[in-house]
Amino acid sequence: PLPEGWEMRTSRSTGMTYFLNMYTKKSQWERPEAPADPGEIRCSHLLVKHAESRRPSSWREENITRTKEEALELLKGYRKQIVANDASFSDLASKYSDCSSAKRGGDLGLFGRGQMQAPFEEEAFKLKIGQLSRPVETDSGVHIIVRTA
Ligand SMILES: N=C(N)NCCC[C@H](NC(=O)[C@@H]1CCC/C1=C\[C@H](COP(=O)(O)O)NC(=O)[C@@H](N)Cc1ccccc1)C(N)=O
Repeated sequence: PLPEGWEMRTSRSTGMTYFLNMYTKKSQWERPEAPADPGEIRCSHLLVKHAESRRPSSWREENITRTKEEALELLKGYRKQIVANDASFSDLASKYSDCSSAKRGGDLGLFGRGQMQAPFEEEAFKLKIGQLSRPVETDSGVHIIVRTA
C-alpha cells in the first residue's frame, strides 16, 4: 500500500501513473516511500528558558537564571502531569511557558518548514496529530510540543 497521505492517479494525457500528496496537492512521478509531508501543521508548546537561552527573559520572569538542567527537570515534571492527565497542556503552558504564546495556551498557529528553529521543526513534523513530544532543546530553551492539526 501507499504511505499515509498519498493517492495514486492516472494522467489523463499520457495514461501514466503519478502520485498526489493529499495535503499539499503536489504530484510526483516517483512512487513515495515515506508518508506525505503535511506542508503546514499547527502546534502548541511549553517553553522553559534558562540562563543559556538566547533571550533569558520572558513575560513571567524579567531575568531568568535557572540552569538548563533545572529547566529540563521542570519540563519533565509538567510532561508527567500532562501524561497522567493531572493537568491540561494549555493550563500548564498558560501558567509556566516562557513564550508569549502562553497567552494562547501555547498555541503557535499554523506553520510550515523553514519558520521554526531546526530541532523544534524536526520534532514537530514527526508528531502525529494529538501526540506530545519529548523535551526538545533549541537556542530559546527547552520545549515540549503537542501537534494539534
Ligand atoms: N509562528 C511563527 N512563525 N513565529 C515566529 C517563530 C520564530 C522561531 N521561533 C522558534 O523557533 C521557537 C519555537 C517556537 C517559539 C520559538 C521561540 C520564541 C520564544 O523564544 P525566544 O524567541 O524569546 O528565544 N517564541 C516565538 O518565536 C513567538 N513569536 C512564537 C509565537 C508567539 C505567539 C503567537 C505565535 C507565535 C524562530 N525561528 O526563532
